Amino acid sequence: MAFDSGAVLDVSDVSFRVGRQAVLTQVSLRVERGEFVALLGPNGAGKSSLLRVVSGECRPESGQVRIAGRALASWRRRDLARHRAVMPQKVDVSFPFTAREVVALGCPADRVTGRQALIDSLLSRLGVADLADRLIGSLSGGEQQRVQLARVLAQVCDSDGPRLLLLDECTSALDPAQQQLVFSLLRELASVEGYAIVAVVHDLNLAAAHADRLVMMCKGRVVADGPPLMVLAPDLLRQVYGLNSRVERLPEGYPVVVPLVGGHYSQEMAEPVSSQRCPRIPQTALSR
Ligand SMILES: Nc1ncnc2c1ncn2[C@@H]1O[C@H](COP(=O)(O)OP(=O)(O)OP(=O)(O)O)[C@@H](O)[C@H]1O
Repeated sequence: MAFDSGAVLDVSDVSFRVGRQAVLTQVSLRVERGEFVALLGPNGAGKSSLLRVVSGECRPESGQVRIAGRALASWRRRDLARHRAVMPQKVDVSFPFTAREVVALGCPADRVTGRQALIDSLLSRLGVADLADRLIGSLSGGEQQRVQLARVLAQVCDSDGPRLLLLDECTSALDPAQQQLVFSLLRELASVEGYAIVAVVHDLNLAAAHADRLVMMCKGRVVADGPPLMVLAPDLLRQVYGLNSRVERLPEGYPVVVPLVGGHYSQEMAEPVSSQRCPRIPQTALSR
């Protein structure tokens, strides 16, 4: 199959409603091969809805979603599954499968040779190899989440074309060290193996340390899209989350957000955000 050499994911002017509620309004987002994008925003901002539209679960009212240059609707489901894997926020585990069998569910049906080795290596990369033969329902929340991520990776890791991961809060049940491990793995998959990754995440500092770009959503719109040092500005965080914070640039080169208790709001970015490079926030998006 021939693939477009442009963006792996190209969302253009997508709007989506549930009943009369506008859930997404003219959302655009491009993700290139090798890019790791963190999707941020307060509860109800529309992050999961955007992933549902991009994954084909929900049909937008208007706008277009293209994957590897082809309109989403023109993909055969079987072909798409080889190139794009989705990890939803909640995954049902009410069936008596072992961790190994759960990961096998993600493997393409024609992956016969080396299947067990692939499953073992994915479980190992996620630090849960010793749980392979345990029933999924008997694992802790964080252990289950890492097994589910191994299943998602199994789906696309053999692909000879583009590989797109859509991950909805895939580390929400993990302790800080495991969150680092998973985000380091995602970082590596993007920069070394060329995956395009969109990960919904609430932890601003985790996102800033690992992602190439942060896309901030608020009230169904994208209100900022750029490198972490540009997007994580105290003004934006106050407007979007109502959060008083200080943002510091670490020697490692990425910012860290320090939430401030009480009304002490300060803006002490070592390197100020360029208002020209960081897209302006449409006031209509914030005041709706
Ligand atoms: N099926 C639905 N029926 C009614 N409202 C919905 C439905 N799906 C989404 N919404 C509404 O759309 C808005 C966006 O929801 P969405 O789940 O996309 O937000 P989110 O940014 O992922 O939030 P969170 O961080 O809490 O997971 C919310 O106001 C939500 O109530």
